[in-house]
Amino acid sequence: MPEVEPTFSAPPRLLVSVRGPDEALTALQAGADLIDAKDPERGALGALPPETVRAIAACIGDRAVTSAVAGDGTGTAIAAAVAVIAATGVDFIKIAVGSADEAALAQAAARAPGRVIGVLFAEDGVAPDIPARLAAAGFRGAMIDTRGKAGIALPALLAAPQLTAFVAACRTHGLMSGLAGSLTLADIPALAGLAPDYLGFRGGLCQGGNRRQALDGARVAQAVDALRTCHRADAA
Ligand SMILES: O=C[C@H](O)COP(=O)(O)O
Repeated sequence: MPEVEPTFSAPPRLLVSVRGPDEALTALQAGADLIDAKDPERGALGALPPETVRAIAACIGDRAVTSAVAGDGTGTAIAAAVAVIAATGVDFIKIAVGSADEAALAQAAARAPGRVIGVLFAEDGVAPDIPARLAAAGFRGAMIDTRGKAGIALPALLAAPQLTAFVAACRTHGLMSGLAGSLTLADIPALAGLAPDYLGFRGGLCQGGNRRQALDGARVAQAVDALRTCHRADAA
């Protein structure tokens, strides 16, 4: 597994969600730090078939960090969904934690120790204690995303102080943190300043800004450059 430990002086890393090996290679070649397997045809947190996730993990190897979505937390138990995706060999497994209780969280984390990322939807609000609860259950990280994908981006749903508090709480409890949700290149300067470990994108880096269209390698490269530019400016 490539270097993934959060180094809080580093700029946020770029997570790009892809739907297959071709897009995974496009994101890798454009400089993405984390390749995230997700099915944009199945809502905000749709899981790809395990064999597709396995193919993405195989084509990336250790050239980048990999993750895959296990599901939106509804229907089957989250632990079972985590186990299926954990077996594909990706580095991290993302699962919506919704209203899961401590027992369900611990069972999910135990299916892939040190590899499970809890996803929260901005529309539901972010309880101040959720990072502590996820850390206590054995999660590796936490990410805020948006359930709706009709163009209302994360900053329109949660104010900077709320996002800052979430990132700080993740850091306090040793969790990697991520912010995502219909983000565009224009969101990078403000969100990078909140110092999450990852900023997650799909739609804003696809052709026409449509997450169900193909990933655009040039836009991915622009996001990589924007993140690095923010870091250089902060360091100056
Ligand atoms: O995890 C990443 C986000 O879900 C990316 O999707 P989006 O930019 O289309 O909202």
